[in-house]
Amino acid sequence: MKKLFLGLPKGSLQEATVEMMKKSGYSVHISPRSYYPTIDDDEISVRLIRPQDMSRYVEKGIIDAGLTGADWVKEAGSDIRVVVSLVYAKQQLTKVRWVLAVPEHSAIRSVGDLQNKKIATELVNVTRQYLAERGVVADIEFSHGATEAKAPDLVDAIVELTETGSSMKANNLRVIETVMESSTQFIANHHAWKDEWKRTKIENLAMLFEGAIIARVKVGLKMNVPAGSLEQVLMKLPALRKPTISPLSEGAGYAIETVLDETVARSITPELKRAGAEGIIEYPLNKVIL
Ligand SMILES: Nc1ncnc2c1ncn2[C@@H]1O[C@H](COP(=O)(O)OP(=O)(O)OP(=O)(O)O)[C@@H](O)[C@H]1O
Ligand SMILES: O=P(O)(O)OC[C@H]1O[C@H](OP(=O)(O)OP(=O)(O)O)[C@H](O)[C@@H]1O
Ligand SMILES: [Mg+2]
Repeated sequence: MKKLFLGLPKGSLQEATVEMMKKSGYSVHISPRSYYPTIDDDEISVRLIRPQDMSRYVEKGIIDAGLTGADWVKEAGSDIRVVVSLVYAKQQLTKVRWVLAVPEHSAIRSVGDLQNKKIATELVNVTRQYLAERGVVADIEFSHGATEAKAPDLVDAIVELTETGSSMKANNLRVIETVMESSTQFIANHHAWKDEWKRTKIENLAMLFEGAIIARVKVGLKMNVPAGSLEQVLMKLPALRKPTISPLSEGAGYAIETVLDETVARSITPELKRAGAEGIIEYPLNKVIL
């Protein structure tokens, strides 16, 4: 049987990825110590790979496709195809930022003040390029992690990843500039993309992954509306396209169904009720394919 070889990120993104795949319709099981998870699709073979290494495995064709951060793809400089960007991080559905930061009381105010200074980062190549583009020559040293703790004892500044900002705050660091924004990307090998079977499989996965990401912030909403209140209720209601309106039996009004952002649902539900809607139900969604 033909198989698609798929790499999943080991580490920070692992849990969020498995959850995203679950919503996409795939059940992935990872047993402790094993780098070969199981998946309930005979046409896919999965393995866990460090996000830093993912794009090199994909570029070489050892795996056909994989999920990793745009940051590590750029750092490795790999020649791969980006199939789709999927905005989810470890904790939130947002992009993460690699930022240039200094100790709170440092005299360094901007990237220009870094001339001949020492900077620690895991993202050495991207940082080097960023500084070069700004004409700054600095001593960039590779950090094995816990980078926030290195300034000011070992270095003058750091380039480090921030999602919620709590690590920066906890370590008394001040953000000066954003070096790059990054989100998770579904990447593919160029040869695999030319193989019709593999490409279709990758495209199908991309569609389901994207659908699962979009669905995470959306909910479905159903309600009944007496004929006399229909117009008022519809005025309050956004929809992906247009809400579905079905007549109820015996002229008892209408059933309305729509999909909307959960935050919007939360604020308009009381208004819908006041506008005359009855039996309002809200339900979670697994996928929204636009
Ligand atoms: N809060 C987060 N912390 C770390 N990485 C995150 C976070 N959210 C998303 N990511 C993404 O996860 C990927 C992997 O992160 P990273 O390189 O830090 O490895 P890790 O899995 O956290 O392992 P390590 O313990 O070595 O840091 C990166 O592409 C990064 O952008
Ligand atoms: O802005 P925040 O939400 O605080 O997130 C940023 C922190 O998260 C990452 O660490 P991670 O959780 O990957 O642990 P690590 O130290 O093992 O990399 C990153 O290296 C930062 O330290
Ligand atoms: Mg990390």
